[in-house]
Amino acid sequence: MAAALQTLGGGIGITLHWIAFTPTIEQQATEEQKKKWLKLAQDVAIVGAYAQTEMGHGTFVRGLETTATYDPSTQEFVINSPTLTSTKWWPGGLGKTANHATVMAQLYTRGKCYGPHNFMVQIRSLENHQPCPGVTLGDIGPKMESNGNDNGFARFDHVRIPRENMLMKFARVEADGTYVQPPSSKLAYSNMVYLRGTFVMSAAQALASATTIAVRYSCVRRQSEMKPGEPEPQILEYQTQQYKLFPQLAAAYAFWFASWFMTQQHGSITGSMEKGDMSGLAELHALSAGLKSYTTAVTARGIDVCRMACGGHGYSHASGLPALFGGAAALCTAEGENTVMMLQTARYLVKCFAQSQAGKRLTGTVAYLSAVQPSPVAGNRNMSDLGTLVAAFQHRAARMVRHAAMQMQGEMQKGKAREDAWNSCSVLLIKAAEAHVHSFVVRNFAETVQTVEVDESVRAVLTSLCQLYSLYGITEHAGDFLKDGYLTGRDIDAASSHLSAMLARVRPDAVALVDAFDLHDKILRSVLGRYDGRVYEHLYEWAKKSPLNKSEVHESYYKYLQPFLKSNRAKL
Ligand SMILES: CCCCCCCCCCCCCCCCCCCCCCCCCCCC(=O)SCCNC(=O)CCNC(=O)[C@H](O)C(C)(C)COP(=O)(O)OP(=O)(O)OC[C@H]1O[C@@H](n2cnc3c(N)ncnc32)[C@H](O)[C@@H]1OP(=O)(O)O
Ligand SMILES: Cc1cc2nc3c(=O)[nH]c(=O)nc-3n(C[C@H](O)[C@H](O)[C@H](O)COP(=O)(O)OP(=O)(O)OC[C@H]3O[C@@H](n4cnc5c(N)ncnc54)[C@H](O)[C@@H]3O)c2cc1C
Repeated sequence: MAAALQTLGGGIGITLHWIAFTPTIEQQATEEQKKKWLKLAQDVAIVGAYAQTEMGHGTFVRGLETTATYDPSTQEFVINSPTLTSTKWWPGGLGKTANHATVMAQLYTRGKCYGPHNFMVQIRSLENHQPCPGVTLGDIGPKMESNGNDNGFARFDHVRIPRENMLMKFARVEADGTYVQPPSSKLAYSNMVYLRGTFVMSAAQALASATTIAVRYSCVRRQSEMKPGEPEPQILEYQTQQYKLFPQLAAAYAFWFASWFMTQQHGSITGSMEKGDMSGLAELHALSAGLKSYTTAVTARGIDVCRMACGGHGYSHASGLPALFGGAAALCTAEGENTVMMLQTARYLVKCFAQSQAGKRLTGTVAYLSAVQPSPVAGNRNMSDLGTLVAAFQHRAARMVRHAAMQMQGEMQKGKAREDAWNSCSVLLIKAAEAHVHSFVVRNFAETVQTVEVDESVRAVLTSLCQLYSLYGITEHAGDFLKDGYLTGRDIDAASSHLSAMLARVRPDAVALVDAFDLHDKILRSVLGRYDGRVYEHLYEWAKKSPLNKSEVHESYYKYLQPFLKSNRAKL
């Protein structure tokens, strides 16, 4: 992802060529079609955009309005934007960079609509980069961040493409217009599942970047007096600074390990799907949607905590933190808006809960739902034991899933339609799904630190980091654990004191833990996070390069300030 994020320079960007357009060809094209387009894309002999979202629809893919109508007389699809809201809107690179796009459109053949499918459309000339006939293109204008990328718009006025430009790995349209069903209608969405999985890695990278900047700066920055008359301490000596930064540092590692699991799961399940076994698709969708939502939301919040922990210089673009925050904020919306994605995970959990109620033994990431005892067994727990902490998170998640599902069943028993019952319980469902993903991240973190092949001294540090992450989650969500008495007030107090001990335990290794991310200054792009720690000299050099400092007296003085001052003085 980091390599893909490189743009070719202001105003044009090929991020989405790498992370969405090319993978769509890999995942949705037939072998014949791959021969035609994949190498061109991999060699950047063509540049592509992934054009799915429209001005009027991003989340609700089945509501997309762009049409692809098959004309058997010419064996072509006619791509059309029938309304203003059907204008493709947001795709990265669509405005000025891409000369091709995979366009998601409602497929019509023989007068019937078969839902959204992907089509390869050339949008600009390979000779002079002018838009192709019938295609209107442009940039959507400045955004919160990532303005190096030309997120664009596209309209299609009855643009004709050959039948062979429909990506036909799963569904097909024969020459006579016959539609051939795919093994699952959701296979057209499989590239979104893949991309959501990569967002977990991007979240880990973004949080790793932010914690590297903030931890290093917190060792350079000295401020205030811990004891009267003593030298100003490094701000990382303050427990409050450790409480801000170390849980984010732990989350970066937790999400990094979760992305390993996601990548492995995606590979194995898509491998089985290639052999026709679709059984893993539902869990893969639920896990990728939930992890994408959870990790990007925690990351965006965590980067802002890091920014605030760096004081005024954190607010400067010199820190690199505002840009990171803007990028991470994008990850919360793009590739499936976070709320909608977490609801997808909730939908899967409710389904699994019903199956376990009917006696089915659950497996995979939801196995704990059938294993966890509904009645809590209170008692003094060893809150520094990873097994105890994992069990607590699984109990919390199982209780919340059960509560949300039973609440929904209750609404339906009162006569509400399923959809209305769903909507009136959706806040509970979201919280239950978040608890589920949180418990997965904790369990996966604990299993990884116990099994990863590292030196025992490194394992000890990673174990402390995992304890810190888990104890922070329990103290931040104490109510969820206290609700049914599974944890007692005494347990929560023990968790808080262990957390304080873990902050002190991690402190000596904090710089080593961020250096381990091995983020070059060129990638970090932060004066505060420089490997050499020479912050102040480079902050001054950075400021001097500000465009405003090109002249001693800025032209705005002569245009606005001078006349304004003069007229005010004249009134004295
Ligand atoms: C830690 C170490 C670090 C080391 C460091 C190394 C280097 C560091 C480098 C540092 C660099 C720093 C990094 C910075 C990062 C920040 C930078 C970011 C920059 C910004 C870039 C942004 C990129 C943008 C890319 C985004 C591209 C896009 O957005 S493309 C468009 C995406 N759009 C969507 O996702 C649409 C979402 N909507 C949908 O998917 C669907 O509409 C829906 C799922 C919501 C609903 O679908 P539908 O209505 O059809 O289904 P529904 O009725 O809900 O359910 C029916 C059943 O179908 C099942 N289902 C649904 N979807 C799927 C699916 N995909 N797969 C399988 N099944 C599915 C569903 O479960 C239902 O099943 P049942 O319950 O069984 O019925
Ligand atoms: C930086 C960036 C890059 C992007 N790149 C691309 C790209 O390359 N290609 C592409 O096709 N798209 C791209 N997108 C578009 C992106 O995929 C959509 O913005 C995203 O899917 C959200 O859809 P939306 O904008 O329609 O939001 P909406 O769905 O309209 O969200 C608005 C609100 O409605 C709520 N909501 C919607 N549906 C429900 C529901 N069922 N239940 C509860 N609440 C609901 C949401 O939670 C949210 O709070 C990009 C977006 C960004 C920000």
